[in-house]
Amino acid sequence: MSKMRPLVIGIAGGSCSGKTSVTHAIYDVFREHSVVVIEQDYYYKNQSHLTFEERLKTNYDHPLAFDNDLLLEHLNRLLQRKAIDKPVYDYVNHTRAEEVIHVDPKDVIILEGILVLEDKRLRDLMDIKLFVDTDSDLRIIRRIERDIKERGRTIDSVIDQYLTAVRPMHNLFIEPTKRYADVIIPEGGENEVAIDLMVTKIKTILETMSIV
Ligand SMILES: Nc1ncnc2c1ncn2[C@@H]1O[C@H](COP(=O)(O)OP(=O)(O)O)[C@@H](O)[C@H]1O
Ligand SMILES: Nc1ccn([C@@H]2O[C@H](COP(=O)(O)O)[C@@H](O)[C@H]2O)c(=O)n1
Repeated sequence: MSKMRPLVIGIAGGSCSGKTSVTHAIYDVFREHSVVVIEQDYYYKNQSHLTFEERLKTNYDHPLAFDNDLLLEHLNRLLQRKAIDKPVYDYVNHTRAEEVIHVDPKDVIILEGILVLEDKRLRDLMDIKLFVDTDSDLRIIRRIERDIKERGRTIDSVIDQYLTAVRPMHNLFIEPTKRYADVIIPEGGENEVAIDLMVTKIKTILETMSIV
């Protein structure tokens, strides 16, 4: 492991745009070379003090839903080559899980999440900023499938949440952060050309850091 400052890659984009797919595609190439993924979702505020019904009222697409102070503290620790205990998020119960994941410092940090480009403090830590751009009709179809299969939701709850929070917050807070991106990746994980270009760029930076 190098003693140089780790490389920070931020990957933003709307819900179900393909951020996780792009993250995994990049992670798979660099896993041999020490890379860690930090999911902004895991830093949703702890809501264990609220009832389940109260948690349903939270707007999960607003910047204030996230504990970015803790996220920043953890990123700064990783940048100082110190380990963190990363929180785990429970989407079914809408709060932080009991367990944490111990994460050792790595040469490359990938930070992915809907609003990672919205907070200037986070942007300022990033060496490369990506925005995954997928049409909203595709994103809602993917979200309906995913949230029913994986997050214990009903079709009515997904549609209601989309219309009252996901769509308006996307337009207000997520879409405008595209302007901060160095690269906009259409169609996410299926965009092999964009991912190859990113991989080449990251390799070049790591070479100059004498990491690969
Ligand atoms: N190009 C694609 N075609 C079809 N389904 C996709 C595609 N990319 C992602 N998905 C699916 O959409 C859902 C969200 O993708 P994901 O990469 O997790 O997006 P995000 O992290 O932006 O929410 C997942 O269930 C994934 O399997
Ligand atoms: N308790 C929660 C927490 C978050 N969400 C939704 O997750 C979306 C972000 O995750 P992606 O993988 O889709 O980027 C966000 O749009 C929140 O609405 C939730 O439904 N419940």
